[in-house]
Amino acid sequence: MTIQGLTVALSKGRIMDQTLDLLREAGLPVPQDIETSRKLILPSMGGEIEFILAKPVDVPTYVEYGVADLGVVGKDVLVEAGRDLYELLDLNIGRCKMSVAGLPEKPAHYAMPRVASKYPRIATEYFRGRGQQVEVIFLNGSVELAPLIGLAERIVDVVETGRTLKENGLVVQEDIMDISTRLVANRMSFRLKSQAIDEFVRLLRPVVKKEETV
Ligand SMILES: Nc1ncnc2c1ncn2[C@@H]1O[C@H](COP(=O)(O)OP(=O)(O)OP(=O)(O)O)[C@@H](O)[C@H]1O
Ligand SMILES: O=P(O)(O)OC[C@H]1O[C@H](OP(=O)(O)OP(=O)(O)O)[C@H](O)[C@@H]1O
Repeated sequence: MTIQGLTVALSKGRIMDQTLDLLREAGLPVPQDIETSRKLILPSMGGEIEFILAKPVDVPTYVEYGVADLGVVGKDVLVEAGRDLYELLDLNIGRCKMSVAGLPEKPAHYAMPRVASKYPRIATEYFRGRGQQVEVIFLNGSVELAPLIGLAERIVDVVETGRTLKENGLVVQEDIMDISTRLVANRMSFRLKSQAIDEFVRLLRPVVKKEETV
């Protein structure tokens, strides 16, 4: 079996190093200069496959449109994107939680409470599911600022160590879901390149660590 002909979109940033460790441990032909190069498309060492280095939030888009057969991306990004992809493997890295947080003291009761988040779809669905009407305000980052400066009473964001919340005087109020990094596939590629994708997964599966904790 061979992995020939696959294009794999990797998330740049926080999960990149651990992703490359896993791929290398699996014996996949990761280009040697992938960490240092400024190239965004890198052929594997033997030229069998191609890696695309993308912003995490764009990975589901590349995979849904089929310009990448496979993608490596956080569950948070996947759920928020709501794209039509196959989820093949939980890589068990980049573990954190999606949580609701706010100031410890009970905020004043507003007619329409405000929630700031980089994940507006997840936040909207969560509060809708609980029958709570809220106004969700989209922010691109530093979401913890919102309750401190009176933009919103609560936030929905990822929490890993809890340090950012703690240092800003915020506390977790509810956990929404566990997050980890996933391997996803384009639906058409999954059928047309099934042998190569099966082989990719077969190599990767045994090196996925089970014992990591948040
Ligand atoms: N403490 C954490 N904060 C954010 N994401 C985390 C954390 N721990 C693990 N992750 C996971 O890592 C993924 C990538 O995080 P990273 O910060 O690189 O991306 P990003 O938030 O899209 O960054 P940027 O907007 O700067 O490109 C997240 O989608 C999430 O699944
Ligand atoms: O629980 P912790 O270990 O403190 O990690 C959680 C923090 O990390 C992420 O921020 P990031 O550094 O990606 O910056 P951002 O706020 O600009 O997204 C996330 O948005 C939280 O702020």
